[in-house]
Amino acid sequence: MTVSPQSPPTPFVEFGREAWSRLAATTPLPLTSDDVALLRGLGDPTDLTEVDDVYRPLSALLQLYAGATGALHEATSSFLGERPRRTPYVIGIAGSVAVGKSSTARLMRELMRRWPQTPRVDLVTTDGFLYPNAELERRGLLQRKGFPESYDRRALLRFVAEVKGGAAEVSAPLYDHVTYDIVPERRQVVRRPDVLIVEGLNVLQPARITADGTTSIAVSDFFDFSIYVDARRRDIKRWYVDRFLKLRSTAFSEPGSYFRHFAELDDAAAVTRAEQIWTSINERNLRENIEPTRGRATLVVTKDAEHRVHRMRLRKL
Ligand SMILES: Nc1ncnc2c1ncn2[C@@H]1O[C@H](COP(=O)(O)OP(=O)(O)O)[C@@H](O)[C@H]1O
Ligand SMILES: CC(C)(COP(=O)(O)O)[C@@H](O)C(=O)NCCC(=O)O
Repeated sequence: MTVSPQSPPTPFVEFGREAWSRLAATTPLPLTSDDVALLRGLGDPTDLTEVDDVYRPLSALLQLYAGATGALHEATSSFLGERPRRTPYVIGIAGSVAVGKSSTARLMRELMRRWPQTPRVDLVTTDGFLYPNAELERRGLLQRKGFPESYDRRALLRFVAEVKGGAAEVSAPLYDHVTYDIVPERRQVVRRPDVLIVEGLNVLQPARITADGTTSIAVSDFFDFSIYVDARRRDIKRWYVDRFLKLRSTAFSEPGSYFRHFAELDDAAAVTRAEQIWTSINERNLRENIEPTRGRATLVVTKDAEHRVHRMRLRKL
């Protein structure tokens, strides 16, 4: 714990980029040319030096945590006289829209798959638990997509609890960014993975207080580890607008795209539209709901304006 007369006590230890990347020197499993090809093939935008300096030590740290948690779980079962039952190690990844949660989650999945015994790592995004557009409209929430109340929180909680509880097969609904809606006929099936990554804007929301004054349970109660991906708001806004501009020639132009009218916008009009959506929905959600959960994470990863991680804050106590 860092205690000084100037600063309040904190359960976090902080690493600058240099100190963190030095850990890579003592971290096994350096990237091979096959890994490099795999990551490139997946279209991951992360620079490979960044993968090696930042994400590889992070994967090693998680391996340490997952191993120790598994051992504690086994010892506890033995103490209680129960048959030990393997449960997945569950990692939550939170942060703003466009901060790079999906990229971080996909990259961590690939790195964790390289652990000894090649564990099965599944990745679930919480957008599948958004209410369908028709339901959002009925509730007057179409302009609040991504806010906590736009999700079927009970279904998400049940899903994570069942996976963590070791259920043989659990399924999650799927969201389609092209149609901007839930896909009614498809689901993602999760079959007892070794590691489950749950990625979404609101995964670190605390439990709500119910009408009778008792505190319910939150998805984060089932997390073994959580990561908050952080950056300056003005950088995230730029990433959001840049991504929006790129989507004009890809997802927005696809048949059935909810945003097909955006595909025709010229640069200036597209920037204006993206900034409007950013300010009225995503930035508001960031300020009101997402940023306040940052201190609940086990690890806060802070990026500079170029997506380079320059600070890691790890909860040690
Ligand atoms: N490490 C990175 N290096 C470079 N670009 C990145 C990195 N991570 C994300 N991006 C880019 O930033 C944008 C937002 O990332 P994304 O993973 O889609 O965010 P989120 O899932 O939080 O909405 C995308 O355009 C993505 O390509
Ligand atoms: C689908 C999202 C709510 C993200 O969901 P998540 O997987 O983080 O739960 C978000 O990407 C989104 O579409 N927000 C609505 C405003 C917008 O169109 O940017």
